[in-house]
Amino acid sequence: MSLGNTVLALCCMLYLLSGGRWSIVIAAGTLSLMYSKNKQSSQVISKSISEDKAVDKESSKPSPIYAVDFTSTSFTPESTTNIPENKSRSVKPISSIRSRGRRSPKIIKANKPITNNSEPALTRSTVNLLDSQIYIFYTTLTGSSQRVAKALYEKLENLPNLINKPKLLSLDDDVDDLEEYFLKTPESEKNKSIYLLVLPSYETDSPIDYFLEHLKETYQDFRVDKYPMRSLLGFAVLGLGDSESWAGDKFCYQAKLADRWMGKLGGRRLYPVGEVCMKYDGEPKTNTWIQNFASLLADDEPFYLDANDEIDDSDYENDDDDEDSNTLVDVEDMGDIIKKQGTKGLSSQTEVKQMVAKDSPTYKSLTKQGYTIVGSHSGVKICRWTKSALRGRGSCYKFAFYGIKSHLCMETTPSLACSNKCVFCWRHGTNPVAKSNWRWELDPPEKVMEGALQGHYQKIKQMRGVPGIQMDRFDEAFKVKHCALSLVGEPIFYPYINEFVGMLHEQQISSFLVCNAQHPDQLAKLNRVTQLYVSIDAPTKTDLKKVDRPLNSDFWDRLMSCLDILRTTQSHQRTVFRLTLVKGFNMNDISSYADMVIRAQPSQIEIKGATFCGSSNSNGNPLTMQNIPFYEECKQFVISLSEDLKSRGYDYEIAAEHAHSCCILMAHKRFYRNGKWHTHIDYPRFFELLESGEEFNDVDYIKETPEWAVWGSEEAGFNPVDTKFDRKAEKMKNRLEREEKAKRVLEQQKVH
Ligand SMILES: Cc1cc2nc3c(=O)[nH]c(=O)nc-3n(C[C@H](O)[C@H](O)[C@H](O)COP(=O)(O)O)c2cc1C
Ligand code: SF4
Repeated sequence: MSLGNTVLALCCMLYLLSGGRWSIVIAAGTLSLMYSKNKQSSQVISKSISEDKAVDKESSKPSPIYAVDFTSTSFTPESTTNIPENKSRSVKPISSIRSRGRRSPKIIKANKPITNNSEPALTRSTVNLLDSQIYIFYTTLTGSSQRVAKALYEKLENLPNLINKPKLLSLDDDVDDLEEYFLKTPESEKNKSIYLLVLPSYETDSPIDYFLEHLKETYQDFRVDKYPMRSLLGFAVLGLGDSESWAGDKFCYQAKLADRWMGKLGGRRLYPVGEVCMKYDGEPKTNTWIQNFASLLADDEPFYLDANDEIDDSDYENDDDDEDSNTLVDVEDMGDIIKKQGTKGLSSQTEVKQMVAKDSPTYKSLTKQGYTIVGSHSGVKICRWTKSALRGRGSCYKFAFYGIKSHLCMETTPSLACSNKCVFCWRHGTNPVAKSNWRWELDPPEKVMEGALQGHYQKIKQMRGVPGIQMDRFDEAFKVKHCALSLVGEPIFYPYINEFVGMLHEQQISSFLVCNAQHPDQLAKLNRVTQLYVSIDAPTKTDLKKVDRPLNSDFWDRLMSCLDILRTTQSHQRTVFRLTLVKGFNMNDISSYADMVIRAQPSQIEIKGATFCGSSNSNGNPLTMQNIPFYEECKQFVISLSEDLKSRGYDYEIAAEHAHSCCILMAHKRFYRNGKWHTHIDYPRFFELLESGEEFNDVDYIKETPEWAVWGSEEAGFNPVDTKFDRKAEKMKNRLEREEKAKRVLEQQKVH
């Protein structure tokens, strides 16, 4: 029976078993299971944001059909689906399933690939291994896997008869989308590619967890080919670990898992997984593995290719599995099945880890940068502006634009993990990542709040000996008034973000929350904050992929959903677009930025030139100083954006600037009252409105912008009280004045 016939037969069987209540709809990449149930007991299982109107064909009226759109990126459940627990039920043999009268929602799992079930045999591969295209993938936290991967690359590169030069790719920095290689495989080299993976193991959370999760999800995702690695010529994994500290099962456990998942995904294992203790055996042993693998490629001896081997791997499957892969499975059994699949022999992968454990390289790296790690997933840091303000010098642009004194502001994040790997973020390589699911231990909001304040105050205390600290500001700093939920990571990812923000407000601390526009569901559910930012890092899909390197393949749809949410569900908030300009990455195509403004209609737009945060070599960050725009270039950008919007009838104008931070603020004209800009915030009024329980919007708690911060003012955002202390600011101010004078002279010369 062909695959198509098999699916058809299963559909018919499903239909009959369900008493005619089930239908399966496959359309434009959306697979929906539809189940029409007794009207009285109708409960909406879920709903796609597009509100696919399922219409009962017979009556032509909307029918009580529940569409489960598994591709939706912006699905917000109206109620939680309760999958009844049935612990006694395990996956039954197909015969017993067929004889059962009552059926509930079904899921069709993918069939095994059609194999000839032949005995394993000595097989010569159809392609000469030396004709293959070899990809060497690695991931590293402390550098040894990168070194070993390079040694492997150099060895293979110099093999005399290898036709194609191998490709060396870091999974963290060179592979933006894992699906490109580990769901699809390189099309032009179909059946010719060999994947070699050099992987360390980390008991603590690391990007390897994310990679393994991707392999596992691919295997469990019934929408996609379950065996995509079949189209490779083969694969092999070289694992690095430490057998002294992580003996037994834990030794090289993630390399072993990767080897298993690659096999389960249909890949042919060309060589046994290497398990090297870097403490005792080190590079001599990795070199032996490399040498042996190179010999295998060169002598082209036939080797065992057992098509059934990886799938029926008895170490990892028990007998039930043979049955379940070809049977219909109750939805209520799915939880058990997934749990079972997730833990079988792969138990260490599913254990819940801490996001940033104390002994992890990420912890070391963050603390070295001055972060205090709060609990296991939050962080707090005082920025240089807080120090500057404590010394009676300037505050950051937030003082110029919104009236926030830097020494009263705490910068924190309740989630150091994020779903992007932005080029201007220094963290990739060691940063905890996840697409959209929280997969770590979770700290309660009280603990995050207490820890963040404690960490912040401790850092302030440490400033007491610094020359120039002003006593009154030092005292004031022990009563935080503002909280910037930005720093690094993605605050909205934290499942208790609303509770956390509520706690801030209870203590009369204002909340500025910055999110990366990748989590529409969480954004839609966010409660009131003082100012809600969405980062807009590029104007087009291609550019966004280049700049943010998002983990979610539907990143653009997610961003678009977030824009719609700002205009609709969250339109009562004071919303701000944050643009970080990176030369050569995202400064063209101004009219596409204008399109986005029109789509979201934010209250204000904050445009900031990127700042340089380290060399490209140390952290995989590809930015150099050439990518950092001058203030003049940022000004030109903003002027063009404002002209574009005005030409289309949208009332946004340039309101304020802070030249020192290379930062400019545009605002909707409703913030211009009585001939003056009102971009500042009346914080006591905000809390008054919040406590009143009344509805209010972005212009109900505004305050006048000071003259020195207004766009085009002589001070260009330098507070005259502070600038006299700030030599750098003073220098910048003088430079701007000189530039301005030179411009005037040139203009006069033109006139004459
Ligand atoms: C926090 C931490 C956790 C580790 N966990 C394991 C482990 O579970 N199993 C293991 O075999 N090795 C473990 N190791 C050892 C590393 O895998 C080993 O040092 C490896 O060479 C590091 O590779 P890298 O330099 O490419 O990051 C751990 C090391 C650290 C620092
Ligand atoms: S969204 Fe923020 S934390 Fe995440 S990668 Fe980008 S800059 Fe870094």
